[in-house]
Amino acid sequence: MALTLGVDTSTQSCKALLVDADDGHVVEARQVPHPDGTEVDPGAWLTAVDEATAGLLDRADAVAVAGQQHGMVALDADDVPVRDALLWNDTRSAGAARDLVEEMGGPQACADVLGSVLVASFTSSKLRWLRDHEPEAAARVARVLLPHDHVSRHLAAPGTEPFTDRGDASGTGYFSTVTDDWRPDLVEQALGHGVALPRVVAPGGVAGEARTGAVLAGGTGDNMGAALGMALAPGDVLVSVGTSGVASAVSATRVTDGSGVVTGFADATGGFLPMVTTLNAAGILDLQARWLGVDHDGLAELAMSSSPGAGGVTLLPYYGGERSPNRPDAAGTWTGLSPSTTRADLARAAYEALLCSLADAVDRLVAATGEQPRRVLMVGGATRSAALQALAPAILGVPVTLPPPSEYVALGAARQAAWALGGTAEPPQWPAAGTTVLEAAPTPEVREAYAGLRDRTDSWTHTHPAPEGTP
Ligand SMILES: Nc1ncnc2c1ncn2[C@@H]1O[C@H](COP(=O)(O)OP(=O)(O)O)[C@@H](O)[C@H]1O
Ligand SMILES: O=C(CO)[C@@H](O)[C@H](O)COP(=O)(O)O
Repeated sequence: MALTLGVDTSTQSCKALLVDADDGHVVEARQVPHPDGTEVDPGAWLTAVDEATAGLLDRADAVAVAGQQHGMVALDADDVPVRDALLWNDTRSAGAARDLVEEMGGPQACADVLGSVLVASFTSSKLRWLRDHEPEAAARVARVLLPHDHVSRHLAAPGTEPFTDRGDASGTGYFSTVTDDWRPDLVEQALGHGVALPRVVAPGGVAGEARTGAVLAGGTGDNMGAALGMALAPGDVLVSVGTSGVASAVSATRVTDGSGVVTGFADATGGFLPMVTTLNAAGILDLQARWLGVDHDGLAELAMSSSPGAGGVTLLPYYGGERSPNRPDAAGTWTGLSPSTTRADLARAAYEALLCSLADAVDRLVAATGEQPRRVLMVGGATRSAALQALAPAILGVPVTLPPPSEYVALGAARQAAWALGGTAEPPQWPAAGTTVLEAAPTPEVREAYAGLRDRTDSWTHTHPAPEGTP
């Protein structure tokens, strides 16, 4: 039996799955936490991956790493980080993103080249921020990697040149989805000087050897990994509820949304992965549970004892600033609080806010791609919540397909590794796991209250106007 190892170096933790390459059956699973925060010493990810893969890497015939997108790992000439990595959810680079978009000729011109309009999350925005705010560190940058590139390189045989794939590369802001290649001029424009960029491994290709001699695949961004792990097909919309909230779909054609809401990333198979991403997702529930002094099960119980509309309480959950809509300086806003508000209402409002924000993401994705979803699937850490499962179909207004609990990003990485190991034209077909379909009567009034608050506090996107007819 050949075994492949899939790693997800994600925002909150490193997950590793050792998988049977023939059928995708999970043999062993591990998870090691990452440090909190939106800037992190990238060395912490290497310590975590060593712990997560100890005793698994030596058993694997092939390995691949998927990881949180966009993070800036800026290395000097000795390959030492010039500063902590700035992560996808760090909004200090919002002004830098606006400057770069303007220099590229505006939002649509930017999307036409990159597939996406730059926002704070993108690597190039972070490089521009570094140039403007930490010029001494910026001057020392000789190489820029993404989180998954940095972790892949750590697992590689000594001397392996850094590598990446088109999926994760398409979230940097200096990779063109037109030419499917780097635009070194754009990294130079952002940082003020040129840098070494990792080679781009083709979909299904072999990047080299791991330090154990196993086949090493190119890896990819976590959302591209989830699409592979779920074997996402045309007509599927995947909603992921992790640190970020994501609505994504596979597409054979490039998406170039000049409103900036839908990012037209490349995927890990040679196609595209249009996506809408929110900065605030599972963390909304973490914070609410902390405030109410309960654990996640307690929060779910409280929420289910309130009623739709949370007794008139509405939350706009943009605690960490927001990306969809693009409000990097926003904060959370509560309305409708009264002497009759209960703890149950507060818990309910948090779930409703999270799901309304995800419903907005799905709507915007559907509006931009023009494709009505055949199925909406839901994955990510917060889907373990019984309340999220119960309320999702009511607020999204459609049945929601729930796959069995697993780490689908790491599974996607394992599938990519099996693909590289097999040397086939297409990824291996693994039997689909049984799913549960969640259904509930729609509660459109909850979304109306949320939309009212969202639109009262600002327009949908204040830098890039929304296309007509979208919410
Ligand atoms: N039962 C639960 N209810 C709500 N949230 C949960 C539950 N279990 C885990 N989570 C949350 O899921 C999040 C982690 O999800 P995950 O998809 O692993 O994130 P990431 O990939 O971004 O690191 C954490 O914020 C965690 O608190
Ligand atoms: O920025 C994006 C996508 O553009 C995020 O989706 C990151 O890729 C982080 O993902 P999670 O850690 O939430 O899985």
